[in-house]
Parts: sequence; C-alpha cells; structure tokens
Amino acid sequence: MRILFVCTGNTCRSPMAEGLLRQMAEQEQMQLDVRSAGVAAAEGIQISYHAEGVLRDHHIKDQITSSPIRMDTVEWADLILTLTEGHKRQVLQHFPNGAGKTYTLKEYVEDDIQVLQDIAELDSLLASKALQNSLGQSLTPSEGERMIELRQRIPVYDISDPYGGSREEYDRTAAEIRTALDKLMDKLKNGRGM
Ligand SMILES: N[C@@H](Cc1ccc(OP(=O)(O)O)cc1)C(=O)O
Repeated sequence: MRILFVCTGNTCRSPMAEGLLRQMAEQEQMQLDVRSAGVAAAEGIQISYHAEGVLRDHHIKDQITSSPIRMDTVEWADLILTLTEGHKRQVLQHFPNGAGKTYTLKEYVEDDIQVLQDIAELDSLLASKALQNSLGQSLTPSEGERMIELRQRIPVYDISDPYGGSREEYDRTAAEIRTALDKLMDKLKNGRGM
C-alpha cells in the first residue's frame, strides 16, 4: 500500500509522519511504501533541524528532502493523509483525482460513525459548492446552513504546526502524530484500511 502524507512546507510535520510510519511498518513487517509532500513546498529543501532531531532520536536516519505535491504523486498514492483539514481541502481543490482517497490523518483513524458521516456529508456539500461555483451558481440557503452546522459539530482534526518553534513543540507534534499512527497501524493490520 502506498501512503502519502501532506502538510504545508514538507519540512516539519509530514516528514516526521513519513519517517515514523516507515519505521513502524518495518518493525511490523508490513509492506507500506510511504512518501510525503507539501501543498506549498519547495523542491529539495532539508527538513527542519528539530524534525530531523526528532527522527534521529527515534533512530530514523532517512534522508528526507521536501517536494511539492504533484499530479503524479497523487496518482501514485493509494491513500493521502493530510496533517490538517486545510491541507485536505487544498489537495482536493487542486487534484480532484485525490477524491475518495484523501483524508486528514486524524479523521482516517476516527471510529465514531456519526463524526465520519458528518465529514462525508460536509465533503459532499463542499464538492457540490465547488461545482455550483464553477457554473456561476451557489448552494441553496439550507445547504449553506447545513454546512455551518456540520462545521460546528465536526471536531478539529488539525495536527499543530511546530514551524519555527522549540524542540519541545516538535516533540509535542511528533507525539500527536505518533498517537494517530499507532491507530493507523491498528486499522491497517486489522484490514480496515481503504
Ligand atoms: N512558513 C513557511 C512555510 C512553511 C510552513 C509550515 C511548515 O511546516 P510543515 O512542513 O509542517 O508544513 C514549513 C514551512 C514559509 O514562509 O515559507
């Protein structure tokens, strides 16, 4: 299975997720091909000093450099896991072929059915809004109200951005990512992925 993590600059959050998940998969002898990219990333930038430190402390020596997300990376992935909802929206806006396989990391490991139904409904309303906009039309007032209601109800699944922060902030973010990756591994091991 091919998993792509997506954040903004691909120098902090998604490289940590990439390195950590690759190590977890190796430890469990699970066949996972893992990459990462950024919605506003430059090509070939070193990952941030503290992100590298976090990986090094986990005995991960992968040489990860930044890449912007591209059509071929989206096509390559079986599953695209974003670090925030904003990243998910940007992926879906620029790469509509990512629909059906793009989730926030925390949403993907959520098992509350009601929340998952709300997210699916919001995704579908946002997709029809984009379509209506392209036709110069808009959603009905009741659809607009429903979107607001869903947004208020759905938990925030964003993983905090440590960019420019201290090593402690990177450790906190890495712990947040790790907790979600533990759940992801369980889900994949139990055959509940995709
Ligand atoms: N703020 C940076 C972009 C940036 C943002 C976030 C960031 O962290 P991450 O790699 O986790 O998205 C990295 C870089 C800039 O001004 O170019």
